[in-house]
Amino acid sequence: MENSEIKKLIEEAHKVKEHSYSPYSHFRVGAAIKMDDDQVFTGANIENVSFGATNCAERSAIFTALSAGYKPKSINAIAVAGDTKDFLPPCSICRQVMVEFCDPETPVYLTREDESILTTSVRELVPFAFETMDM
Ligand SMILES: O=c1ccn([C@H]2C[C@H](O)[C@@H](CO)O2)c(=O)[nH]1
Ligand SMILES: [Zn+2]
Repeated sequence: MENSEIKKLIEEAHKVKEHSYSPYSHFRVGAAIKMDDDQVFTGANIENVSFGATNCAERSAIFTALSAGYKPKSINAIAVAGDTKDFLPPCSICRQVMVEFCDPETPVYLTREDESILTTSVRELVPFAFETMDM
């Protein structure tokens, strides 16, 4: 993806971060995903007093796109934004959800406070993934 496009996607991730519901951790995260028709979906982390019911930003964005009717494997890129000094990596639950709905080569853009970008991929985040074809 072009640099300006990546920056725009990251901007969207920062914007939706403002909608984070995180009264327990006070850790706000936003994610933005770009679909194969250039549509962008966003999601924030939504916590719960029953901590296990919390939904991360990445899953919020992916589930929003799927709920809007997008098919698996129609995600072209994922950007994650927080307020961290170092790059904010997706948790393992979100990584497994990415495996289900993204091609392994899908770029995942991680960001940090100084606005630098680390480009990784679903494959790199989940090597030797458990996939539907393994069942
Ligand atoms: O990549 C990440 C890491 C954490 N969180 C959320 C989950 C929880 O609400 C809070 C603290 O873990 O941050 C995300 O949304 N995405
Ligand atoms: Zn997660």
